[in-house]
Amino acid sequence: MNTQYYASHNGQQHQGQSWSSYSQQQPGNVAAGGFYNGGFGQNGSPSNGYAIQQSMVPTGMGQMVPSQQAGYIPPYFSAPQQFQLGYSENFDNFDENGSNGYNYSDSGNGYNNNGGETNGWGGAGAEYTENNLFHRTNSGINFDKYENIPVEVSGDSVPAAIENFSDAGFGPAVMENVTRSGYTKPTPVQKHSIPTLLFNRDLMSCAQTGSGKTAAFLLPIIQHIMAGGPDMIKTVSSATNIFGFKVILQPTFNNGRRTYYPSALVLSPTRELAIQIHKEAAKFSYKTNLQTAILYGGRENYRDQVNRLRSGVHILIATPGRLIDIIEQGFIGLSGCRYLVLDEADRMLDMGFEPQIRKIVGQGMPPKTARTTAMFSATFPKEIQLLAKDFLKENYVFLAVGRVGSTSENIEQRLLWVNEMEKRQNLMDILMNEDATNLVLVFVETKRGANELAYFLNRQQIRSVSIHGDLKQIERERNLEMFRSGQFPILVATAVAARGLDIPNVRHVVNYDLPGDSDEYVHRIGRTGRCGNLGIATSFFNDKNRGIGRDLKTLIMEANQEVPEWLHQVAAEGRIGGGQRGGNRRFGATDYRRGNGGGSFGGNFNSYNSGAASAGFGGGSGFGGSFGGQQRRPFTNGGFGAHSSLSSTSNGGFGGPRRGGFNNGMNRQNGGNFYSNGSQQAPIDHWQAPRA
Ligand SMILES: Nc1ncnc2c1ncn2[C@@H]1O[C@H](COP(=O)(O)OP(=O)(O)OP(=O)(O)O)[C@@H](O)[C@H]1O
Repeated sequence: MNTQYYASHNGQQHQGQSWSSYSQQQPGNVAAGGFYNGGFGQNGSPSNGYAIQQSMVPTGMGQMVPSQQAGYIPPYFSAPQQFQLGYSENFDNFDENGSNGYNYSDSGNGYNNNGGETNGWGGAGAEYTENNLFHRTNSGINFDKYENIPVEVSGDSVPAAIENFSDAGFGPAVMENVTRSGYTKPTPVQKHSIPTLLFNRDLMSCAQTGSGKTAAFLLPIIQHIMAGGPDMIKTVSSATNIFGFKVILQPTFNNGRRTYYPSALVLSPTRELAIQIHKEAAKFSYKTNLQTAILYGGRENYRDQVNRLRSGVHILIATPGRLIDIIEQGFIGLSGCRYLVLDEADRMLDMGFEPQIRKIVGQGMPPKTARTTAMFSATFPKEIQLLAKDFLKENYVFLAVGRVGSTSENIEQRLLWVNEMEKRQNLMDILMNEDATNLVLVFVETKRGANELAYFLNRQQIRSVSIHGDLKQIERERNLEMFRSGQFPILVATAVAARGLDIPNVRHVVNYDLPGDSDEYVHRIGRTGRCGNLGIATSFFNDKNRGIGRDLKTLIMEANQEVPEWLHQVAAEGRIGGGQRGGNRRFGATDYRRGNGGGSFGGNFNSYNSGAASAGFGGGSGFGGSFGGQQRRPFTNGGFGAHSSLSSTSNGGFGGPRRGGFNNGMNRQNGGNFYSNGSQQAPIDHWQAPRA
């Protein structure tokens, strides 16, 4: 068998190189585990070997850490280790049922996206180069409009927001990496989250998709670890963390196994998102001695990931199942973990993951009083917020940029009534009209559906790949990378790709099958219209989707977009709070501490839409609707209890003083939501009015 190396090549330029020629590379030149993008031209042969060449030279190895840590070199960084993992696996029957597009490369040019950059899969062992870490900034024309989104912050003594990255007090290395990333100005979620975490306050942070949440937690954590210097590695006998809790960070030997103690743990619900966060962590810690590692599921990469730990780990990014496994194997200990981040936190705490999160937190991690815990998502239903407080210190800061669970106005939402039998044709019509350079992400409900649709598209000469949970991990990563590179511009995905993925050229998301849940919808369409760029989301709606109709109408109106006539009808027929999970508790899910309403939708969207008012978003209780009819801009007056009390004539409604939540808020039924008086509600510590 002709062994071929999928690996990132150490910074050399190999534009357009074919797979077979790349296979001539000597292993010694190859750096760890990424995916060299000159390949795949030889596609499709089941006998293609797969081998990962490991070279354990951690990023920044041997470089001094910047000023705060002058003179400090963590002991386990002292010498680069070189070894070869020797892992190899056959791609037998790679294309399980002919639908993944892997065999489809009609050009023979192979998988080669952009002239020599190593876009690697980024999984464990990936060796990033400056080129592939720091792309041009991809912020779009609406980036500055983020400033206009209203911000709600609540909690005691909330640290003041920063205006510029330079206000954060980052050390020079972190600051340089911010600059290298092309970030000139923090987004609102960054302005508030960064100082909050720098002050070691626990945080529940909610901001729209694509608005920069990843940097909002990574930058302060990296800064903390950099600034912590030698204290960050003292052993349990001598070190206490800032909360007075004993910590351990140096590797120890247990039963012949070396156990590593990360300072920070970031948990992600999906493997691909973990890979992405890991790459971001490598980016922001570039040219420092800070070590990042990743643990995520998939049989193929187990050894690779464990071996990678040998270079030490300050920040560990992981999916829960694999992390538990590795903890049980004794390779990771959490007693030194002072920073815990749940990205996509509402997903991490829903029924699927919650037991695993509890297990992880219970595995020797410092108690919540002795660590900083942060949760980030674009959606945060009230019951999940209630659950979340088990993991957060009582005085955590709650941040909402825009209404929790709202969609970005950068996404043009289109809803088409399409019967099941007509979906393929409608999709074809959309794709035919799409610019060839645009990437299109198509969501379907089932794994089989993903395979079948990708197969169908390929038969129609539309190059597409799929991603779903039945693929091998290596196939998932490869397909995603082929999509990202533009080689296969259509990705047919199940929910596995719904959250977090940041792929710059995705201009169109198609909900071929709508989800049953509006939060899922918000995340899915959020794969486009990111970072101030514009995007389109088209959803096929038919009788099967009636349950989500009302929620969709709300979301579309809230984004100031046109609602199809038939949707008004569907929404009027639909029960309040449609959707599979029942109870429309996500609308109005602001900081639940500020209200205890019933959570159903109580808003008067007619007036909201009419521009008579905007206000709105009642406490823990549901979308409060429009009151007092002032301006069109949400929150400007009525939002979150400010002004406009009692002026609502109908549904929902609240109001109350600008500070203090909804104490005096009007309560009306219709949506079934009552705002209790605010006696036990936390005050709003500072309210930031939107800028004109
Ligand atoms: N301050 C900034 N300036 C320019 N670009 C930024 C800035 N902050 C983040 N970005 C870019 O914006 C994009 C989206 O960021 P990110 O993936 O962190 O969004 P998110 O809020 O986590 O989205 P999601 O809710 O989908 O997970 C990324 O490409 C990131 O590099």
